[in-house]
Amino acid sequence: MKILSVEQTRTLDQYTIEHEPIAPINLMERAAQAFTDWYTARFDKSRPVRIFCGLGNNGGDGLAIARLLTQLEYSVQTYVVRYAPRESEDFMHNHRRLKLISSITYIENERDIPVIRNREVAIDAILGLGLSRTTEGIVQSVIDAINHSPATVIAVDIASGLFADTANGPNSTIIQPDYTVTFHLPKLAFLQPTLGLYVGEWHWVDIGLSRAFIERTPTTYFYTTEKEVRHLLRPRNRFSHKGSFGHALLLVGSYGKMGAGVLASRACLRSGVGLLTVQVPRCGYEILQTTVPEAMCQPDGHLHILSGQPDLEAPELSTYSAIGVGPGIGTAPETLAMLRKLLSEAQKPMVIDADAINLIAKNRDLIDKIPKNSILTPHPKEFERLTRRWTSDYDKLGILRDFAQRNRFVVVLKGAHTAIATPDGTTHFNSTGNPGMSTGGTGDVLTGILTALIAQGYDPVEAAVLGVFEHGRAGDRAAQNRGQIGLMASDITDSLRWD
Ligand SMILES: NC(=O)C1=CN([C@@H]2O[C@H](COP(=O)(O)OP(=O)(O)OC[C@H]3O[C@@H](n4cnc5c(N)ncnc54)[C@H](OP(=O)(O)O)[C@@H]3O)[C@@H](O)[C@H]2O)[C@@H](O)CC1
Ligand SMILES: Nc1ncnc2c1ncn2[C@@H]1O[C@H](COP(=O)(O)OP(=O)(O)O)[C@@H](O)[C@H]1O
Ligand SMILES: [K+]
Repeated sequence: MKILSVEQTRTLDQYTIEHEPIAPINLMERAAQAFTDWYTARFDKSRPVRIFCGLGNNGGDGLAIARLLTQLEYSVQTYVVRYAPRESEDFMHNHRRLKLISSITYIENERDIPVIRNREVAIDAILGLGLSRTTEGIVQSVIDAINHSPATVIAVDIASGLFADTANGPNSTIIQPDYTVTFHLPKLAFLQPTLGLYVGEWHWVDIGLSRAFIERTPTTYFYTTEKEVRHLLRPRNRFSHKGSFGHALLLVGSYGKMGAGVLASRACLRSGVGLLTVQVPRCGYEILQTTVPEAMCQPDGHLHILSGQPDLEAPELSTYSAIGVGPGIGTAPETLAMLRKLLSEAQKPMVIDADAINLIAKNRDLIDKIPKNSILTPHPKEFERLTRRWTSDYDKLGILRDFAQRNRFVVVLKGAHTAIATPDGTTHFNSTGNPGMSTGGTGDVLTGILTALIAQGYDPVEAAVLGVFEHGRAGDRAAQNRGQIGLMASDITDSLRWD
């Protein structure tokens, strides 16, 4: 699914109005109806509703929602925050219609702000996509009052005061909703870690905006949906054999961190690889052979770390259709030497994670040795070591895009809504996963998954989008079984289902 800019969203509304065609007031009615349907499916009439409206079209939505809920016999009190002398045309239309069936309270100064109580619902329709400057004055006071109230808060389209795709200034006053119900496609702000407080749980409701326009509008930001991912997955041929699905090599583990290697190996096998060889320090040989009997094991000559001096005669690197390196390997000088040699000799895109990334961050000449189109899977701290500290989520997205494009890597920046930046300058945000996955080893599982997909011949960008999505989906299944708190990394592997 595409993520459009505010400007493009405005043009999308306009295009829909002209080409469907539909009168603007009817499009607003559709938006209000979609919100109302969402609301009535979740909240019953026992909870009093206070709707706070601004003077633009977001306020117009709020007035229409007030009318629809009143007609459904919800207990509704409507407020208009009078921060300016002018109102939008569609606001005025809905104002007239609401006036016929209900009273409206005007908020011009702080004395007019009502006390919002527990069990009430506050609907925020003060400002939407038309936000053009930081909130101040009475708007700020109303937002503060809503934020300090014990009510459940629901933002219409976007939280008032939150810019949809640019950074807010420091100390901005922004609604902190429990839910955001949005009409357009997801907004970039909804996917950024530091803005979660201003989004809450977000839901997209379809108001029939022009699909033709969306299809031909260029963007560099995408939100991965299940439908798109289903197209990527390749079905298995009935006459296939283990040679059809590649031979992966994982270089993982060190003394005290063999678990990372086991997690990556098991996830690799659960993700369809034909054959798997795992290179581990000698101390990991029995551990791996016992816990992952499906894998072949290639012990390193060193007892505790990977040194690149194999204990047994090792096959040529070209034997392997994919190589994954990093989980649990540590940063010893011998391991650095091993990584340097590996990167110099590897000819195909690799999967590079964890301590392999940390070693590269400290030895920057290695960046040029990484095969083009390799997948790097840093978490934010690793990515910062690799690049620089950022000033906002949007600054971080810029650094991510430039780093991936300049070096021709696929960079998987992990977290909630993992961002995958590609060599062609696009960024894909993931839609699956949950906070139960914030636990040691879940990243190692991802490395195993991605290595398996590359081994099976998936293009690295497809592998990253598909693998990250399925990793998150397995995490969601695991959370259903165990609850988020009880989830641990191996549950994700056990919950993988590739159909
Ligand atoms: N278009 C459509 O067909 C559809 C639109 N829909 C709905 O419309 C919403 C967008 O509506 P909108 O463009 O009227 O913008 P909105 O945010 O309501 O207010 C703009 C006004 O606020 C003012 N203002 C700005 N910043 C301010 C501040 N900090 N403090 C105080 N004032 C501030 C700004 O002033 P100006 O910048 O012009 O000086 C202007 O007067 C969208 O989010 C969705 O909910 C849906 O119905 C679907 C169909
Ligand atoms: N709140 C969250 N929502 C969704 N996914 C999450 C969340 N927290 C963590 N994850 C996922 O869990 C994984 C954590 O990886 P990482 O930080 O490398 O862990 P480790 O190094 O312990 O293996 C990533 O894939 C990340 O996207
Ligand atoms: K709003």
